[in-house]
Amino acid sequence: MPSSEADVKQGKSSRIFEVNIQVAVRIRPLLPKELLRHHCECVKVIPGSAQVTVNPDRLFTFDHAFGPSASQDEVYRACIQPMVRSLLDGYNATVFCYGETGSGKTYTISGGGQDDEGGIIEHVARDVFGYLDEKLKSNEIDVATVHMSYLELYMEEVRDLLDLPTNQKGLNVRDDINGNTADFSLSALKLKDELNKCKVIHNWINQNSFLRNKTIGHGEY
Ligand SMILES: Nc1ncnc2c1ncn2[C@@H]1O[C@H](COP(=O)(O)OP(=O)(O)OP(=O)(O)O)[C@@H](O)[C@H]1O
Repeated sequence: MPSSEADVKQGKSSRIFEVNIQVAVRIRPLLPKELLRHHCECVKVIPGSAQVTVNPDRLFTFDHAFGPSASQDEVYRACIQPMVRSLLDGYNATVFCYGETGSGKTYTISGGGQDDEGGIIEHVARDVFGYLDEKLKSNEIDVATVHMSYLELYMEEVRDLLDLPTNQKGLNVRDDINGNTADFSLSALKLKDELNKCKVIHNWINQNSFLRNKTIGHGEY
């Protein structure tokens, strides 16, 4: 979609081009302990734009810029939801959070506790099953199979966050005979562990009521 001159002035210039990669910045609010120590914000979003100022003489432009009051829902709808729609049309999509420790990556991806509206993962799960429901109801598709894995790469070690009893153990990334990276979630875990994982997914679905009565794999929950 071509951008107007006003968009360009407001820092939305990257939207002139149709790009497959978008970069968003999110500024988290100061934490109570930071307020107690009289820390102050050094990064600010220019209202109505996708630009931020740092200290305050340096200006940076992104595809999206969210200030401390942005909700999880706002971030999801602007940055992630369009990707989920393309995902169900058969395209690949990747979302990753990058930032120094304490900058809000876990909060954005996984959510921030009981009172929070949920992070990207919860929103994606909700929408994936919602869209699949629509497609099933309109007979666009007969059956839907959803596979899911939840891995963490930390300090060069891969952990399977759905395999809770053994998630301290590092998984190995393996190459097949042609040098392709194998599906390590299948090759590194024994069948017993796979079954264990199914139980964990089952418990997780039961704890997340919005997922109940949805078809996961070939099982009905
Ligand atoms: N947008 C936000 N609104 C309110 N609190 C937030 C927000 N983002 C982060 N926080 C809070 O800031 C703290 C640090 O965030 P978080 O743990 O997500 O950082 P992180 O980048 O994942 O850190 P690490 O790399 O050390 O794991 C947490 O207490 C979190 O609840």
